[in-house]
Amino acid sequence: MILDDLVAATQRRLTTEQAAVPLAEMVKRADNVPTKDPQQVYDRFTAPGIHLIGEVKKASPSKGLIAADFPYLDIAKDYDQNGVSAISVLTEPDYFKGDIHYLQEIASEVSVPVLRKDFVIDPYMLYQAKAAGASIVLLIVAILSEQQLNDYLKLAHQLGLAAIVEAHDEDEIKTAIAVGAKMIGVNNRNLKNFTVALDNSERLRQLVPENIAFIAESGIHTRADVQVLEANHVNGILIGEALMTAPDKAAKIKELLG
Ligand SMILES: O=C(O)c1ccccc1NCC(=O)[C@H](O)[C@H](O)COP(=O)(O)O
Repeated sequence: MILDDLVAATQRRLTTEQAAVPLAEMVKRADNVPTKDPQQVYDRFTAPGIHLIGEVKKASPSKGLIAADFPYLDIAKDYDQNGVSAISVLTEPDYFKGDIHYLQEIASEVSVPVLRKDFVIDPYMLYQAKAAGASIVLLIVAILSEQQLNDYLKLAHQLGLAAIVEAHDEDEIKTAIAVGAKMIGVNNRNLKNFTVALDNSERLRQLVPENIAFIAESGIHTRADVQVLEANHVNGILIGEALMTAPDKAAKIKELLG
């Protein structure tokens, strides 16, 4: 499955990165960045209404190259000035053509919280996220043990980072709730065949208590898609491709939010 390849590539990347900047140095860099309050992010997403996370995404395993022209900072500023509640930045280089430096630049220039969208498999990546200025990280249930999820969620909170705990099915939702997730993302993309089905979010919404922010991820393209999710009391929507391919991003955000 693609997740196995992504984890293997992340492991190789980590080995190189830790050789260049050892953990102790990365911890120091993270310590030098002011610690935020993750509760502010959670409150932002449980506030009434539906909240859009705009994603800065150059490429993906399912679509290949999405944006040949990729002025990532301008794209993020455009999102920031036009009503998104957070910005997701892909930092995975091998399959998404992302870069942690994109996140660093974006976080220093926008007013909304920035999500490090990557395949976190080691605490080092949480220190890296904080050092780069992220406010949110993604923890994927499918690639972590329950113990790791517990530990990484605690560490994220200690570092002032909110976490979206990502689940794909009922069992993963139960695990996310058991480890104390305050924000759960449901990915509508089937990672075996890349098909997307919004009804994954509709179905799994019922299993998540209202005090936990529920984020629907992937395959959201139109106002009609968003209306279905609103009707199901979804708190947040994570949108990449539909925004990245929209020639007028401000108009697309307006259209999606209605
Ligand atoms: O986007 C992919 O092809 C993909 C493949 C394997 C693992 C994760 C993948 N995407 C990460 C995401 O969660 C999406 O970038 C995000 O939900 C936005 O999705 P979309 O609006 O469909 O671009």
